[in-house]
Amino acid sequence: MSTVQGRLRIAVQKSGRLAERSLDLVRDAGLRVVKGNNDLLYKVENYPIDLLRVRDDDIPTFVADGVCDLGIVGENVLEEGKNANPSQEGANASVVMPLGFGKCTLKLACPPTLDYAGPGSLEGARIATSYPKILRRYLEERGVSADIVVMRGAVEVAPRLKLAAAICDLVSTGATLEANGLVAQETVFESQAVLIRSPAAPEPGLQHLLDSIIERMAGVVSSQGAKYVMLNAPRAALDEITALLPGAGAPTVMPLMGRDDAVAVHAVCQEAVFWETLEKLKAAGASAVLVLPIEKMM
Ligand SMILES: Nc1ncnc2c1ncn2[C@@H]1O[C@H](COP(=O)(O)OP(=O)(O)OP(=O)(O)O)[C@@H](O)[C@H]1O
Ligand SMILES: O=P(O)(O)OC[C@H]1O[C@H](OP(=O)(O)OP(=O)(O)O)[C@H](O)[C@@H]1O
Ligand SMILES: [Mg+2]
Repeated sequence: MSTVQGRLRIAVQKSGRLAERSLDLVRDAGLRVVKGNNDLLYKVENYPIDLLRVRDDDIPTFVADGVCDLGIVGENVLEEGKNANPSQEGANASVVMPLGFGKCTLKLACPPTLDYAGPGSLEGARIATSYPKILRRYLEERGVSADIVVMRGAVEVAPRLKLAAAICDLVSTGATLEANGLVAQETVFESQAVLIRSPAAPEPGLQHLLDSIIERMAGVVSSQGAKYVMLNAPRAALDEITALLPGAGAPTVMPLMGRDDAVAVHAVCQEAVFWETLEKLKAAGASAVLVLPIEKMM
């Protein structure tokens, strides 16, 4: 049984990089979250759902074991926690979909003084990381044997303290590497937050709710960055203008009252609409261009 007392459970990071965006996603999917006295468990008032707020490292296990039906976690943490042999050690949680936030890259980095010419340069070296499994696999695949030192945090200081010759840690802007005088050398793993689900079935009667929450979250994710674009276009430039609309399917084209030479074009653009695109649309003859946010999409 995956839940007690007929409720679904969703595991989210309690505090940290993913906490706020995870809660936003849950709310955008229509769940009204109530922060009660219990810091570990937030209740959803309009559905039989609880949010379990935990350390991100624990999320894959909670979901794999059926303690939670769904979870939101970084792919890096999921990958690091995976059972190498799930048939013997219990099934892993499975990825439902990427969520488009928490994007970062696990990178190998070293001080510029290390004469780096590919992963082979790390043969026999000490490498500090919080992701020993992912790193070991990466090195093994390249036939490199190195000494992996596991650090929970502040991995970037290891070379300065002479604890390690290189590090393997998460990078997004690169500011932390730069501040520590390190140079990124290799991409080991690309990550973002993902929705994961349990291999165990939910409590009887809750499958439909589970499916509906997943579908709503998919709607929220796919509408992120999507825009509704309305503009007027000269008929002669219609093909050129519709080709400029990013990620738009077949747009709606409507007549304009009293104008035979121009039409109104409405389109859902699945990709971000940048100022550069608007400038190109204008240059192609578009006028009265409006870009509107899309709240929900299914
Ligand atoms: N610089 C970053 N930019 C974007 N996403 C990041 C960055 N650093 C980490 N992440 C993503 O956010 C997740 C959570 O990062 P955070 O630093 O909050 O983890 P933590 O310190 O292990 O938290 P916890 O207390 O829950 O164990 C990471 O596993 C990764 O997927
Ligand atoms: O490339 P940057 O934008 O500088 O980001 C990279 C840093 O972000 C993460 O740590 P975080 O700030 O989440 O703190 P933590 O080490 O305490 O988890 C990661 O471990 C790096 O240290
Ligand atoms: Mg953690």
